[in-house]
Parts: sequence; C-alpha cells; structure tokens
Amino acid sequence: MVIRTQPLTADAFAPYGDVLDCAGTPDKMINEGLCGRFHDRAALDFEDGRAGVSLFQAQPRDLPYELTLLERHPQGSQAFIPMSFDPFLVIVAQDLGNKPGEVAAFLTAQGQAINFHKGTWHGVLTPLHAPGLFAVVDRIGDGANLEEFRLEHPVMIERG
Ligand SMILES: NC(=O)N[C@@H](O)C(=O)O
Ligand code: NI
Repeated sequence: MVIRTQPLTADAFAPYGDVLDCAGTPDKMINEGLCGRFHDRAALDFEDGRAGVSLFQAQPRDLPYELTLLERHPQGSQAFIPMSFDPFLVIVAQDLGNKPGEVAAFLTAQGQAINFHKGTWHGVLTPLHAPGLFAVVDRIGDGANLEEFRLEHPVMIERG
C-alpha cells in the first residue's frame, strides 16, 4: 500500500493530537511586549505518572519511507518539539480497538510541533533532516506505557 504525505494542519490532525505553532495572534504579549505567548496549546495527559522532558537525537529517514511499526502510549500523551527548523514526518493511524486502522502521514511546516493524545497510534519520531534533535514531553512512570503493532504489510509513505 502507498500513501502520500499531507501538510500538517490543526484540523486534519485534530483526531490524533494537537499542532503547536505560532500562527496568528499570540494569546498574550509578555516580557514588556517583546514576546508573544501562544499559551497552553497541548492537551497533556499523564495517567499515574508525571510529565518528563527528554531530548531525542534521531537518525534522519528518507522519503519514500517504509512503515512497518506503529505504537501507542495508553497512559500518556507525547509531544515532539523540534530543536531545528526542519520539517519532519508525522505518522498516525485510526484506532480499531486493539489494532491500528487507516494510516495518515503529515509533513510539518517549519516551526510546527505536535502532541499525540494519549493512546494515539503513531510512528516513532521520524526526522527527515540531520541533526534530528527534538525535545519530547511524555509520561514518566511505572507500567507498560508502550504498545507496539507490527504491520502485516508495510505501508510506503511518499511525498505528497
Ligand atoms: N519510545 C520512545 O521513547 N519514543 C517513541 O515513543 C516514539 O514515539 O518515538
Ligand atoms: Ni511514541
């Protein structure tokens, strides 16, 4: 199966999570009017745990990208916040209860970050450019907060 990437928008991504960016007017101007605050833009959720901030240095991938693995975090949300200005690949899938359904792939615009809602099926962090450096905000806690699903048939993701 082949799918094509689509541009990341808040509406298109809404079933899966939040898009964080500085589009439009800031929610508030702070720091003596020298900084726009786009306030509280991600639905963070950490069941029986706490929020953690980690840094990921991930190997860049290429398009077309062969997707063979999806995962989800049943106890917590997970935010990918790039520390570069490069677009990255965001892969999600519908939930069919105990397995993922239809896959969707998004290309971020410069300056966009994402937050997967708790339980959203997703591909692992997938940079397309070096250095692949991201801040990740996700759940720190006990328990199995990682469920993986190996696809029976790989999905090829091509640039839209
Ligand atoms: N496992 C881990 O820390 N990262 C994955 O959850 C991922 O989505 O990249
Ligand atoms: Ni994850």
